Amino acid sequence: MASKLATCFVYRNLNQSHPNTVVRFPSSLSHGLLLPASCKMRQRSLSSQHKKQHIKKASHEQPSTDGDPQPGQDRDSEHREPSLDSLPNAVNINGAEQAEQLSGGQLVDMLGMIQNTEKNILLLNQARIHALQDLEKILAEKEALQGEINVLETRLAETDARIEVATQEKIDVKHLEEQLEKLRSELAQSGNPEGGDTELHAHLNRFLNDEYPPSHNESIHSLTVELNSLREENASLKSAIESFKAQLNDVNNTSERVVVLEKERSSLESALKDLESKLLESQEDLSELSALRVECKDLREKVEDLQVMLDNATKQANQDITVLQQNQDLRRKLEKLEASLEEANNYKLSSDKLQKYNEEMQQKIKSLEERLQKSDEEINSYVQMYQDSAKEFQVTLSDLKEETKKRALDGPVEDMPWEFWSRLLLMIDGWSLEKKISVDDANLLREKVWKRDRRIRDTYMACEEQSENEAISAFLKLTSSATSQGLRVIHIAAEMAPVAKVGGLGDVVCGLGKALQRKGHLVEIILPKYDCMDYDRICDLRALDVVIESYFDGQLFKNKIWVGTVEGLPVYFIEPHHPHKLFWRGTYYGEHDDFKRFSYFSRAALEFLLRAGKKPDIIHCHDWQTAFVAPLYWEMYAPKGLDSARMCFTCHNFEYQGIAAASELESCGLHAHQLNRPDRMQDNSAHDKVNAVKGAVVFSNIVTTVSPTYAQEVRTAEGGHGLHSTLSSHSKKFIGILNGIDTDAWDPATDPCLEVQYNANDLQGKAENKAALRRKLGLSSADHRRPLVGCITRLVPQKGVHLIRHAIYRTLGLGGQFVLLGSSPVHHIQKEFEGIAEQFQNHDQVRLILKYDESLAHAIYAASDMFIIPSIFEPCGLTQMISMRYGAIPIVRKTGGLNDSVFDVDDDTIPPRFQNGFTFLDANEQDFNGALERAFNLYMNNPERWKQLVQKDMNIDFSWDSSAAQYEQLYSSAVARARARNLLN
Ligand SMILES: Nc1ncnc2c1ncn2[C@@H]1O[C@H](COP(=O)(O)OP(=O)(O)O)[C@@H](O)[C@H]1O
Repeated sequence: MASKLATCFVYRNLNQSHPNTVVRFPSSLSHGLLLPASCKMRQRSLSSQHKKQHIKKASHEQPSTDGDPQPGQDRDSEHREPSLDSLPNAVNINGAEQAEQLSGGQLVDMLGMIQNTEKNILLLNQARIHALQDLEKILAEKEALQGEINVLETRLAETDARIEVATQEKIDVKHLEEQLEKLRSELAQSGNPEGGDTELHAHLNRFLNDEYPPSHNESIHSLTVELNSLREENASLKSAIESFKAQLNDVNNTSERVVVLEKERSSLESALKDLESKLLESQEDLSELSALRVECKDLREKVEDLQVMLDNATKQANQDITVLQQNQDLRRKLEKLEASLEEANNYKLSSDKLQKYNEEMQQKIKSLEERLQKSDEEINSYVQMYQDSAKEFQVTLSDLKEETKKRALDGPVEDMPWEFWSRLLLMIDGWSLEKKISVDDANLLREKVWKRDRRIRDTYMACEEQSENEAISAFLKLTSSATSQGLRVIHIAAEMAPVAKVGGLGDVVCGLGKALQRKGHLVEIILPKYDCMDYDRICDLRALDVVIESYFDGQLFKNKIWVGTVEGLPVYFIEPHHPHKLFWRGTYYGEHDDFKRFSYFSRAALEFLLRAGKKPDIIHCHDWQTAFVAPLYWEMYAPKGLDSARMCFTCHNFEYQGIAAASELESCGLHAHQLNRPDRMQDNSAHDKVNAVKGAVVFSNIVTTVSPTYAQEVRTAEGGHGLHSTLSSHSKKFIGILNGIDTDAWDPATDPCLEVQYNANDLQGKAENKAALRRKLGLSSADHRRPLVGCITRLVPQKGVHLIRHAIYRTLGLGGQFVLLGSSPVHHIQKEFEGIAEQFQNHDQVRLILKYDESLAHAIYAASDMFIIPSIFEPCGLTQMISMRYGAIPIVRKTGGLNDSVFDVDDDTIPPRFQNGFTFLDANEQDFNGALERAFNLYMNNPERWKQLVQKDMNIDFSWDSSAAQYEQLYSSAVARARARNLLN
């Protein structure tokens, strides 16, 4: 279109033939003709002059002989007749005459020019024709457009007219409505419309017929109908909205009620959990105390007898005191009577009656005096007796105390319970932190405690009755010399069984700590003070009169330090005074700010060690939550003087690594720009993130994981969760040590959670526990030989949840019973298992209990014949060891620690004495079925061999002793290396 218009513009100018207009031709026609018209004309006149001169000149000069062709010259043109118009003026004036004067060559030139000019004129004519044709086309298009515009204008006029009519109609309707209203009111005034006001009716009819022609009436009617329907629709919409609103309100109310009920339910559950754990604890205490009870029985009986006597005497004394008071009242009355008698005598009453009365009164007074005397004597004898028995009680009590003290002092110092030493240690730490003794004295005293020095024990016994100041000075006398071969080990962890346990980590911290303590090392634990801990399992919990300030997010926060003993180990609990209530969340993990919570705790723990002046040989931290301790120690606290320690880091599961944006590291004071490097803490996959576990691997002197096979697996790309390269480059300090179990806590011969205690030589108790669990869970007891398959686990993908689910159905298919105890932090897995639990809630052979329940776990281990652990990967696993100790044969996938502790009964390559369970290789249903079916076969068809297997498993030593010895070895050589280096320096 634009090119068309441009062409059109050019041609129009061409038609006007303005002398200065640029004449632009279509490219095909423009050869050599793009000249302004004036130029052309000038050129033309110039060329005529030139030609004139040329002609004049030619008359004097010789004609050219070379005859080179001029541009545009054509041989044919020689024969063409030049048109008269196209000839130059000079040539036209007197052609015949001048032609005679022109030479032949000049004529040919002239003719060529004329021909060229003719050609140009032809081309110009052609262009003009084209231009005219285009103009025609444009005009036709213009006409068509005009036609369209006309049509549109007509339509517009019609629409305007219609709008006018409609407006007029609207005005008419309004006018009519007014008239109608007027008529109606007239009609109403006339009183009886049917009564025959004929004139008015006629008027009305006329009006209606004249003013409301039928078409109008119809349109008004249809409008009214439409309006009504719209109104109805509107009303119904309104009512629908109202009802929706009401429903919405109901829904809101219901969800509020659901939230309230949910809260009630969770508070009831936690109360129930508390009660259960208290019950459990009291049961355990009962068994622990039973030995002490026997010893104290005699003492208690004596004390009780004395107490009874004392009670009786007190009761009697109380009664006597009442009688004494009564007697005093009587005496007062008597005195009054005597006074009145005297008065009467004064008045010299002489009547007989009065005399008689007097005599009677005298007698009464006498008998009262006698009674009074008697009761006084009785009371005195009781008081005497009471005083005697109280004296006797005091004597016996002090005798007993003396005897106990003497027995304790005489007994071997090793017999003192761990509880005693830990309490002593915490007392010394308290004095040191409260600045009552110097840090050096505290260290010396601590060493004595840790060596279980007899003198410190005796001093403590001797000072029991004394004031704190006297005790402190007695203790300070002991600080003469002290050396020790044992190590000072401090564990910093997020869990410790049984007070704060989520999984195996808690068991390890407690079990390893106790085993190292037994080996003569000074072991201390630092934990966060969670609100949801089992406080009943902490002995002598108290807050120290000291506040430790630690840095976080650019400021200092106060921390309260609590001390107490757990399973005989001294534990420090750090309670941060932080506005985000870091450990006051009703849960251990899974909070959105876990990275912050635990990096805070790691820093506060080191701050506490520094302020307390501790000089540990080993600081042992566990998992990502306390992995920050290693870089913090070497980057910050060793330079501050807390430099006696070697750092040990144990990773219990490489799946959890504590990964966060590098900037988050700054909160605890570590410098992101220094540590977000490939050889420091930078995550191996995301380079803008830091990895706490990687940091601990890099910054620790010893790095361990919880089984040798897992240590191999995590060094491969498949098993390393991204850290395989880091572990490989630090392989010299990396080792796998198989965990042990706490054989005191997990002992079927003493377990207070069991219905009946039993051991490998008496398996009747195991059968009774099976029957008891069936009763408790409402499972069928019809066939006591039906095998019971147990499973206790966190329900997370790592544990092979698809195989656990499959195992339920396969066990049923094989004729067994299945019990699962577990819960899941993964919402969809929890939901899925809740569905299965519901499906089997009244089933005779299957029960799923989806919660954490320590005592039920004990009961299930004892009741189970088989125990499944189909893990995809398993760093160590404790449940296979616990189940074996309770005589439940493990069926496990060969991975990690399971591969290091369970050996297949049908594997000929394994010496028979080590064969203890059933294993399978691949995490699929077929392989699992194979192992489960082999176990069922043996159980059903060879009960004697099964029994031998149960007895063998129960006798395997899974205690911490050998594992703790390996840790001891690692610690000692790290410390020795450090000392040697210090000597060299
Ligand atoms: N629902 C539960 N109730 C009670 N104890 C449980 C429950 N789930 C797991 N446990 C206990 O937690 C510990 C699991 O340790 P482990 O086998 O190392 O697995 P992980 O540490 O990966 O959870 C065992 O002591 C086991 O008895």
